[in-house]
Amino acid sequence: GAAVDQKRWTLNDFDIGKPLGRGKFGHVYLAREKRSNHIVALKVLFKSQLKQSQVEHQLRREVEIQSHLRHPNILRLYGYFYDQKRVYLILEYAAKGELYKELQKCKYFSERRAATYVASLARALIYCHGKHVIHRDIKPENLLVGAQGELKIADFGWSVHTFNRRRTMCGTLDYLPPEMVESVEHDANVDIWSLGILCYEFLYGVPPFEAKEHSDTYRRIIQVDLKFPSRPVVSSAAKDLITQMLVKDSSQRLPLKKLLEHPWIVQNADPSG
Ligand SMILES: O=C(O)c1cc(-c2cccc(F)c2)nc2ccccc12
Ligand SMILES: [Mg+2]
Repeated sequence: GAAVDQKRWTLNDFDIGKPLGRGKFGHVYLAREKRSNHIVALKVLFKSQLKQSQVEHQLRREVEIQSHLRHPNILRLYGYFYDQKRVYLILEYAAKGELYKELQKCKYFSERRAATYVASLARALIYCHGKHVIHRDIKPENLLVGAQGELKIADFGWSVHTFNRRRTMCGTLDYLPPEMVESVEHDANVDIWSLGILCYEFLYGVPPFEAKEHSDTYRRIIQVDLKFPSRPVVSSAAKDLITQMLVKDSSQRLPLKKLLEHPWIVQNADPSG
C-alpha cells in the first residue's frame, strides 16, 4: 500500500509493543520504527470491518486530510500501509493518553487547566479552518494528551465514522450544535459551538445539555437551554465566554480569534498551551 510521505511502509519496519486501546475497527499498538527507533502508535483496522461499515472512502479522505495537518495540538498521521486483511495507520504516540479518562478521574478541571486546553484547541481549530478543514469533532473522547501535558486532537477518521454511525444511529448528541441537530447547512462555526460545550464540560464535569433521553437533549440543544450549576463555583468570566459560544445563530458565535483575547482565556490560559 501507499503512504503519505511517499515511503512504502511495511509491518517489518516496526517492532510492535503493548496494546494501547481498541476502537470499533481494530486495535492500536505502541510500536517502534526500526531504522529511526521512533516511537509511534500503530492503528490496525480490519478491511472486513471497514467494508461492512462502508467507511473505506471516509477513511481515505480523513487520512488525506490528517496527513497534511501539522500543528502541535493535532495528532500527526505519519503514513499508512495495508496488507491482505488490514489497513495500518502510523500515528503520533500521545504519551499521557486519553483526556476523557483524566476528566473522569478528577471530575472537573481547574479554570487554569480548562482555559489552557480551550486556548490550545482554539489555536488548532483556527489552523484547521485556515485550511478549510472543519468539524474536527472535538469531544473529550477525541482528545489525547502528549508527554508534556499538551492536548492533541486525535479525531481523524473515527469521529466521521462514529459521527455517521453514533450521531445518526446512537450515542451522544451532546456536542451537536442546533444547525446540525436540525440537520441544516453547517460551517466552521460548528466547531465554536462544540468548543463551548467542551469548555463547560471541563469546568462542570458534564456537558450542558445532558439529559436521560435523546429527545430531551435534542430539545435542550435547539432551545439553547443553558444553565450553570451553583457547584462547582465557576467565575463569571468563564460563564460569559461559554454564553458567547453557545449561540443558536452560528454567525453570532464568538469567533475563535476573539476567544483568544477573551479576559477569561488571557487571565487563565498558560501561554505555552
Ligand atoms: O485493499 C485496498 O486497496 C484498501 C485500501 C484502503 C486504504 C487505502 C488508503 C488509505 C486508507 F486509509 C485505506 N482501505 C481499504 C479498506 C477496505 C478494503 C480495502 C482497502
Ligand atoms: Mg471528525
